[in-house]
Amino acid sequence: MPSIDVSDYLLAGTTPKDKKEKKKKLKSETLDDAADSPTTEKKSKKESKHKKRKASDDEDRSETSSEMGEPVNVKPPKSEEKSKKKSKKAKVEEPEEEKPKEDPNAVLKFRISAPLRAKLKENGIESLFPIQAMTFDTILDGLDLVGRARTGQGKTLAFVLPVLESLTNGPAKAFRKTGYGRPPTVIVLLPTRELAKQVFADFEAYGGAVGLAACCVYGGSPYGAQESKLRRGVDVVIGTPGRIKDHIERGNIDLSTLKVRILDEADEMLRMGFVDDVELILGKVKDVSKVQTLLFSATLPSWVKGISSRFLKPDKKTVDLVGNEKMKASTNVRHIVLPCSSSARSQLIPDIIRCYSSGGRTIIFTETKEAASGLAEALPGARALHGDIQQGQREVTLAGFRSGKFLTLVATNVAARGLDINDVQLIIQCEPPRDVEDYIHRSGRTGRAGNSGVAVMLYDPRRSNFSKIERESGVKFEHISAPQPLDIAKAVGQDAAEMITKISDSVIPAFKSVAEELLNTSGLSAVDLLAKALAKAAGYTEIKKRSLLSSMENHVTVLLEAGKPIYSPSFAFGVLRRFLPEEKVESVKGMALTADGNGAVFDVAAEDLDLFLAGKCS
Ligand SMILES: Nc1ncnc2c1ncn2[C@@H]1O[C@H](COP(=O)(O)OP(=O)(O)OP(=O)(O)O)[C@@H](O)[C@H]1O
Repeated sequence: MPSIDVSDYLLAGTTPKDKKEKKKKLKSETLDDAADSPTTEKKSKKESKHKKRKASDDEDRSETSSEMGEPVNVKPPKSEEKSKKKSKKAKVEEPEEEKPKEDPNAVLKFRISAPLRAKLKENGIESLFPIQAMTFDTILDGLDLVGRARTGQGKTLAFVLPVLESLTNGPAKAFRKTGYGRPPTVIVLLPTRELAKQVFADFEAYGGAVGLAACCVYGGSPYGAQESKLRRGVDVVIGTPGRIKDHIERGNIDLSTLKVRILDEADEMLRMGFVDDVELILGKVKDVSKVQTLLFSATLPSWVKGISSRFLKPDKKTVDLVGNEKMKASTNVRHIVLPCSSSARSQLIPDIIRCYSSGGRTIIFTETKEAASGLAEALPGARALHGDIQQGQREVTLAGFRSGKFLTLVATNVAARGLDINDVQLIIQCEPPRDVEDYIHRSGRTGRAGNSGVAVMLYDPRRSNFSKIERESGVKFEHISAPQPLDIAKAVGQDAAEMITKISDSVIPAFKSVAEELLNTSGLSAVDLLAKALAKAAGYTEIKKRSLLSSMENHVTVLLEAGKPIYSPSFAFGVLRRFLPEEKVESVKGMALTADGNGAVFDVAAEDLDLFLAGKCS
């Protein structure tokens, strides 16, 4: 970082340092900064892209908490107990070393019937994730349960599988109505429409395999189709609280024979102000002792724990795979923070995507709907998703993102919870969110089901503060400076060079004469001309500098060294006014004091740098 030593101004009688020396300093520090930038990571990320880490790696370090009820006794599933007894015999017959390693969570070890097993196999699932394995028996046996595991650890199937088993072979079977017009036996409440649709898809796929019907109801879509499906009769209703309440009030949903109720992302639902709707829906059940209630989330703030005791029975079980562990966010995600002023966001984000998305999908979170729309317009190929967009369009957008029609989604918190989208490699949060829960859920849209991912949070060094998020989430953020366009260009230049070597020789005759003409007339060497051609092929027509402080293009971060305390930014501005014209002082951006209080950092336009470095000598 270039620096201006103004101690001479503050300590009378000292001589100004040599101007050239500062320029040298500027050069070397710019290079050092560039070395910090993450271009090399592109490769290593690509290499590790498909490497899966076992979810159990994380869960091994987890604990079962008794904060919210009696902790579940982590015993092997019932069928496994039997198989253990059997395996004693097998031990005698087989030498130890030849025995294949047993997977304690293999699907076969649980009371999962053949059609569901086949469906799981079809979806590539041979083994249950820890939260699924640890809650399966409790749920299938009909007990109330609070389940918590980090994002992307399979909480949905943790309730879908045992509940379906309970309806077809377990305790809920006896109470389940059958035939046309049957009322639902299971109700699932979720905070967002997108999430309701996603959970419905699981109930439909797995429930369909065992002959059960599910229906999804949410706001923003017509009542008609939902009503006729409900009237025909369903076993499971999945939806958002507002629309479910409406259907109850219209007489379309009868909860008199309800056996299981599930609150997914319970804290968000209650935080969003659905608490009255949720209470009304849950209150429709006359004899709560006969109903099983399940509550799941990756985050369970203490106030939710309080409310949960109103909905769940006193003998509820709790399986908490996060517990008192410091790290509450996904451990499969690389958590990064990067300084960036709001005006530099749209310039910087494409480079962050180039560096960290490994060619996969990116979700960008903004705090407001307007910011989401604005950013989606500014970023090529991006689409917006937020609550002011019509439901039909929301569905089209999400389907397009899921299917890979476009790779960048700019969203508000509507996409923060639960959404499970394949190959989301990168999450960008435009500023630190207000609540730690938001950070955990947003960053958890990547690094799912054992895959790895990157979450970058931008912050304005003058305005935003992420220490609360860091403290409460337990995340130790990696601090990086903005990727420099020069480094990114070098990396993509390699790709362009590789691309060119693969081009067929058949193109040469067509372009040779114009190439020769260019070489003879341009005044540039063959290497320089080729470099320009490569730049164009890689999409570059110029390369700008980016400041470290606010990530602004064509700006440079400067350090003002006073040699004694600078008490406030206005003091620093006062120092600058002593040797710079007013309009240049006004153009300074992001003035902030250094940690030791003896200096200040700020951004200046690259073209003014010499003026700033020279100004004090004039
Ligand atoms: N046993 C399993 N084996 C392999 N993949 C699984 C298994 N269980 C779930 N998955 C996959 O893991 C992904 C994440 O699951 P899910 O969406 O249920 O996570 P979650 O814990 O609810 O996350 P969030 O807290 O973000 O809502 C899904 O793609 C799901 O299909």
